[in-house]
Amino acid sequence: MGVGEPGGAGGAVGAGAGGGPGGESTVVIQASTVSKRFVSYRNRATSLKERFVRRGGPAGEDFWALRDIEVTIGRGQTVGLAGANGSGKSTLLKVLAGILRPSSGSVTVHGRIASLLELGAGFNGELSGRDNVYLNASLLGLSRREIDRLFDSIVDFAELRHKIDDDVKHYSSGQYVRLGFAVAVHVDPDVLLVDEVLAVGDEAFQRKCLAKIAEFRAQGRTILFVTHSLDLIEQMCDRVLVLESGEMIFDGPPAVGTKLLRQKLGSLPSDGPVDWQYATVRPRSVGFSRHPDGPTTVQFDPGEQLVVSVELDLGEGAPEAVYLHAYIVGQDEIPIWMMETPPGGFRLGPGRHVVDFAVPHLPELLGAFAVKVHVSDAATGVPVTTRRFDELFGVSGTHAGGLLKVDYEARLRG
Ligand SMILES: Nc1ncnc2c1ncn2[C@@H]1O[C@H](COP(=O)(O)OP(=O)(O)OP(=O)(O)O)[C@@H](O)[C@H]1O
Repeated sequence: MGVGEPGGAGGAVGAGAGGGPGGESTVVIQASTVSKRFVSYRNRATSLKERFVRRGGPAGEDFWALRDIEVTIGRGQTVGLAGANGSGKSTLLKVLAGILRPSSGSVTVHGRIASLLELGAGFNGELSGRDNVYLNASLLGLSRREIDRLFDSIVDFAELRHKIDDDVKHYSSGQYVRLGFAVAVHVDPDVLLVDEVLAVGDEAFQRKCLAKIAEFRAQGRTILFVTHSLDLIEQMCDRVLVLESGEMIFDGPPAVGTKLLRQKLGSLPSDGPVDWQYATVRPRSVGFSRHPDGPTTVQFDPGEQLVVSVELDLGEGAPEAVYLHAYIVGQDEIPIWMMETPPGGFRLGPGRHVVDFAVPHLPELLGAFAVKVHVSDAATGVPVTTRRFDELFGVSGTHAGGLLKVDYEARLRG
């Protein structure tokens, strides 16, 4: 076990946001404690008699398709989203695309996002292919003039010139996907979200799509795609997120994540514990105290020292130096302040480490607070993982009608 020493005795108490590697400018998608609940009507009454007997009973059961998803995606990353059928991949993509609202949590996207989600999403079957190109591209933020300029290229990419004036409802599923993909890649997106729709296209079109994705990747755009092809994830992705029953069980290198999923799906023998054990960096726990070696404390007074200790597990393949942001968040996840490691991060080898953030004098503050930790590769700024801990600490400042007590004067002018 090693102890990551923050710079100087006082600890890494940073000021200002996003100053170092891994700062805000590299983040294009940020999902915080995202959950999505559906109402499941599995036991819905099917006959009039049943409906009568069940009258007044629950209308449906809550079903969590996503639970507490924390993910930070950096600019230029190609991320695969994998998991068994029904694990929540499409739901997550729709929430990130803004098509579904999360039941709780928040999603922030920086830049233009183009999505190619399930068949049927985005196109109006009663309109022609031509009208749908205009409709779709304008929804993605293009002006009519821009669409006029791109129109031929979109139609050529889709290879649908002979069908472009037919109603989309008469398209085959492959033709539909061709047009959708052609529009999505022509709107100059910063972020491209692609569901497992490529499988619908024929082999030639799949090759064309994959070449386009590779081109986007080379241009440093961000791509998030759902696929059941674990080989494709290994070939194309920098990172894989694995979902299981709505929870993210892995976020890390493709070779490791796909191995985990193959074990889960039974196509590889399991050789030991799975899940987070495989993640290269896992924020494991957080603790609060008045001194780095002091006992755990949960209640503080203003003016006292607060030490936030973040325990991290690093596996093989973890970045050579890791950079941490620790956000102290209040009610409704409002960030109160942020602390970060010194520029260059900490060099930590495989094993368990503790990073202490020491706040020498707590401000006059009132309430209960939690900690959210982002870890990124200090060399590249690429986000590695994020975790929001449930543990709380309290600060019993004077109640001044708000979170903070500040000095002020009330004066009448004139
Ligand atoms: N609108 C909805 N209402 C109720 N349940 C839903 C809805 N959409 C999805 N679900 C359920 O949420 C769960 C996750 O679905 P989702 O489509 O995200 O899974 P997936 O991982 O993409 O699956 P697949 O690999 O089969 O495409 C499933 O159990 C699904 O039945």
